[in-house]
Amino acid sequence: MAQDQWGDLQDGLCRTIGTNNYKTWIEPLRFDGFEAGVAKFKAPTNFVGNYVSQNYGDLLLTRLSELDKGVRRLQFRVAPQAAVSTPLDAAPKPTAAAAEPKAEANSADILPGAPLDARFTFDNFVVGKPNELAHAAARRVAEGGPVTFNPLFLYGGVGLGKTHLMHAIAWEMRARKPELNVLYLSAEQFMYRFVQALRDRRMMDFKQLFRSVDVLMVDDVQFIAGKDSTQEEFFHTFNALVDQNKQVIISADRAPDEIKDLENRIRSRLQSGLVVDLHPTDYELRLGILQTKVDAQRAHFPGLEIENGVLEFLAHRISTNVRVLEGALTRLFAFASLVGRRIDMDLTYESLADVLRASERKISIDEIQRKVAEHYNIRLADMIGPKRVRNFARPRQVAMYLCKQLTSRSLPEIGRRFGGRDHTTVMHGVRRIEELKIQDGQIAEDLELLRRTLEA
Ligand SMILES: Nc1ncnc2c1ncn2[C@@H]1O[C@H](COP(=O)(O)OP(=O)(O)OP(=O)(O)O)[C@@H](O)[C@H]1O
Repeated sequence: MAQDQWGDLQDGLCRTIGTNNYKTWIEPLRFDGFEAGVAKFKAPTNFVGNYVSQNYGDLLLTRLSELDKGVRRLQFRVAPQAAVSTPLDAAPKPTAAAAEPKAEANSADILPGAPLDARFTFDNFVVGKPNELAHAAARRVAEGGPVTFNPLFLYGGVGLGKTHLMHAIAWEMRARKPELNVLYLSAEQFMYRFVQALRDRRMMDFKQLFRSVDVLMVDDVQFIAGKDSTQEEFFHTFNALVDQNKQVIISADRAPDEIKDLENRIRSRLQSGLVVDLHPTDYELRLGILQTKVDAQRAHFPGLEIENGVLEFLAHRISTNVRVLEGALTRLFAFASLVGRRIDMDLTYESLADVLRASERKISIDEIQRKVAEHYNIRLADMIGPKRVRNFARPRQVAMYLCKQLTSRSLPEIGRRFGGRDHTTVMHGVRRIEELKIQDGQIAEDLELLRRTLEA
């Protein structure tokens, strides 16, 4: 019976999404009937299940609710024989999650949400001082227990691991309690679904769907700031779930009170649970992350050697975000395997020149002048001023030399910043220090110390 109805429904779907999409995604599914509000399907691969869930989930739910009013969610189980034809060549490139699904994904009920990245688990998350609190809170929530922190609000700068932690929570919850409906999506997807529901006059379905989840996870919530009706709907969804003691987990790139154009009542609701932040990484954490990622790279490039000091160098130099750090490592391995060399400092400089340049800290002329004046214990005004006595002239030349070495400023520009001196004076000063560096151990030492303090 259900099969016949599904057959009728398929024609409509085909008209709505077009024959190509239909043949690629819907036709390979086998409908397995309804059970306690769940419409069950067999999909030839996990990827097809995920893709349909993500892209056609709402549409399917809407249509299926015409057959069974009580249907609240979809479930896709993998049954390879379900494949009538699986023209995956025509499919978009699968995400890592879809390509290497965790075992749990096969049996988990899938609400239309974003797919989870299989690499973003707690096991792969390196814990250090800057993220230990956020990690501990995430773990506690993922363990399930009584809902204590609601919502859990995680925030941190770009590429510091918010999404990784969110996915890790979702994986862990799905593994511990497969019967839970854990819905993970970005705030942008929330808005998209909301707008689509408005357009299709399906707001009741939308509300019902979001209120039926056990755990709602919304990534990058700052996205809805300034989008009034989406905020409003988010607020109601949020309240309905928290009131039912359902766990809500939110992430953002900044703290609730720093998100502009967010309604005050939402802001205060977001602050009402536990707010934890991921601090910028420190050297030790970066090194730990690199060591873990090296192990993963070795699996792809067996036999590649990495010389001592390379990881330390990268952890020192690339302090912006972990994604950049990871990208650098991937590039290094790929490059080494292509040219058949071991990974040493030469190869690192060659293959990562652009990344290293971009991550160079911009040192300013002002900073150099201040540090040098401090070092030689003279007043800044004297170093820049006209006096030519040795006590001032030498530090001045040292500062000029460092400006030439550590900034990209031209000689005339440096001259201007040293009390309007001519570029030839700067050139002379720089040359003098180059000579002294070889002859005078004290100057060499001063230069090294200053360079290190300035680059720290
Ligand atoms: N502590 C960590 N251990 C292991 N990997 C990490 C850690 N922190 C970040 N990463 C990795 O860095 C990359 C970026 O992390 P993620 O996407 O979670 O950042 P984000 O904070 O969500 O950034 P965005 O603000 O751009 O969304 C991911 O590949 C993630 O696995």
